Amino acid sequence: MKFFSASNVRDDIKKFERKYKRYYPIFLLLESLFLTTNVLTPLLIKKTIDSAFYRGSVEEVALFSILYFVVLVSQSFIMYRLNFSVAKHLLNASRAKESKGVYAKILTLPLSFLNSKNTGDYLSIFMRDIPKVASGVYLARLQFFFNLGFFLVVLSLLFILNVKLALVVLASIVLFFVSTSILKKMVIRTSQRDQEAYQRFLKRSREVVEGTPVLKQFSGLLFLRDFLDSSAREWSRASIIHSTVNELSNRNIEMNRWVGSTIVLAFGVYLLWKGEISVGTLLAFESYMNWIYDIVRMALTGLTTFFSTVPNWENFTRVFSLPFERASGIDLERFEKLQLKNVHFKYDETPVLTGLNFEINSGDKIAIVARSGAGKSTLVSLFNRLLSPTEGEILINGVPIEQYSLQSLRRNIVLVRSNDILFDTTIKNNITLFEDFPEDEIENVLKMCECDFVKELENGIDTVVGERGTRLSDGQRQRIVLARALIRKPQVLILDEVTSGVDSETEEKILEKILNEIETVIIVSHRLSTIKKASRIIVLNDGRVEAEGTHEELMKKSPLYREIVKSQLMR
Ligand SMILES: Nc1ncnc2c1ncn2[C@@H]1O[C@H](COP(=O)(O)OP(=O)(O)OP(=O)(O)O)[C@@H](O)[C@H]1O
Repeated sequence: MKFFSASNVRDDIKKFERKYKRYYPIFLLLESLFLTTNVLTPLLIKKTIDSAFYRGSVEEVALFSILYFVVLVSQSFIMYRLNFSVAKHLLNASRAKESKGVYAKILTLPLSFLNSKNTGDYLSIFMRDIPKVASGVYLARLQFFFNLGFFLVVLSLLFILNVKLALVVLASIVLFFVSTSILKKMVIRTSQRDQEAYQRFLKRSREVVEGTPVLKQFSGLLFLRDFLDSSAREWSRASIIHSTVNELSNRNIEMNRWVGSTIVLAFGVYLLWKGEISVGTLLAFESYMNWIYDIVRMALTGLTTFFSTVPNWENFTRVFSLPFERASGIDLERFEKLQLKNVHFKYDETPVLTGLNFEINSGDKIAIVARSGAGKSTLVSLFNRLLSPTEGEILINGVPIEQYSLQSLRRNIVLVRSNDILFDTTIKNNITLFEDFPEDEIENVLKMCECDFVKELENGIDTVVGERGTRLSDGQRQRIVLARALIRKPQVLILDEVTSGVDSETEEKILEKILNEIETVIIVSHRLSTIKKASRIIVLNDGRVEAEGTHEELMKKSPLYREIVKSQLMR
């Protein structure tokens, strides 16, 4: 059992189980009742038949027949409760709880990690891994151990009834176990491939849904065929192979059952003929035979399900073993100075920033300018630890940035990006993110961001904006995103191309107000009119600061700045 050798995974499973322990007693009680009735039925058959055959007692026959009937009826009721009530309840409870846990963990992952992963990977944890973990790891494992216990009980009973016949049963079960173990390995392997293919399909489906406007524009049929259909075909192939192997494994169970039953019947008739057993014992054995395969099958199904959910389990627990952001630290009360000392940053092995040194002081209005893709967004993400330098140091008020609590850092140094999304809720909720803010403050920031359009919407600030804010235009969305930042009154506001969708005149008005209201402002923009408003402009080239100064100074001393102004900023 390779899986159990990973002690950290074993610990994780234990933790997982501890959370749902309260379901154990009822589950075990119902399962025990069900299995006890199963043990009783063949014995009652034996009693009824032997009473009729060998003792001729009508009362005994009547009593055992009634008992047999009662046991069968209660058995179906218990099974109903077990399947539809307890198990479902357990699955739903664990699914909801684990999804919340995974999301809470995702919130603490460094942005660099989130960027390097696809949203589809996380979606498939919620949609596929968690439900499978809940049913596979929890229920299936319980099912395995429980049925194994009952198998041993029944086997002992068979040995009491007749040792020779019991040995034949045991031999057929060993055969059954060996063939099933071989197939089990194949089930796990094909399940793994099925999962991987499904994940790829999920990622692509999501991109296709999001990219529908692009595909409509460019007649996306070929794209759908090559991009989506190919991964759908791959998934369907992997699924078919997986279910075929699964089916093979089930057929193997059936085949073993018939072979085993026939051998026991033949040998039993021989023993009956020799007078070593009674008719009732033979029938009880045959009845146990049917049932013992069921217990072994359930135990093995539990084991197979458990093993086939190992990939799900690994996906699920991997999230919890990822590095997380250190959140605690000192409070940032008053921002005075941000210093970068030989700061480097790499995405995987690709260097983006290669030794940056500069300072931003309280009261500065800074613009960062560079060619597209030079690392501006990366750089500003370092200022409130959305990313961390791979080398070098960032100090705030002379203290390393890592020593501040994340909450106070991100409350005081707010980064607003052009691609920040709105959620599918009201404008008000998108601004407050469900924190309490007085109505007049909300109105105030809406005014600051020139959001007159909100009044004209059917429900004003209570208008629901649609998924990712699709019911608003780009410029409207960006202004609401900006209002979300401004209502928190940050000491340092970083704007990364935030007003690119807003017309120049409106942008100018918004910027005027922001520059008056917020003490320290850092702007990343391609618009000359915006950049000129900064008191200092930092020009980046090849991951380093090439020049610093006002617009006029840089026009004189920086050829790169002049080139950028010429090529990009003539608007
Ligand atoms: N998550 C990521 N993983 C790997 N590489 C990335 C990632 N994000 C950005 N990059 C790369 O890092 C470089 C800098 O990107 P960044 O977005 O910081 O540049 P930028 O100057 O803001 O660009 P633009 O002006 O076009 O917005 C680019 O070459 C980009 O391809």
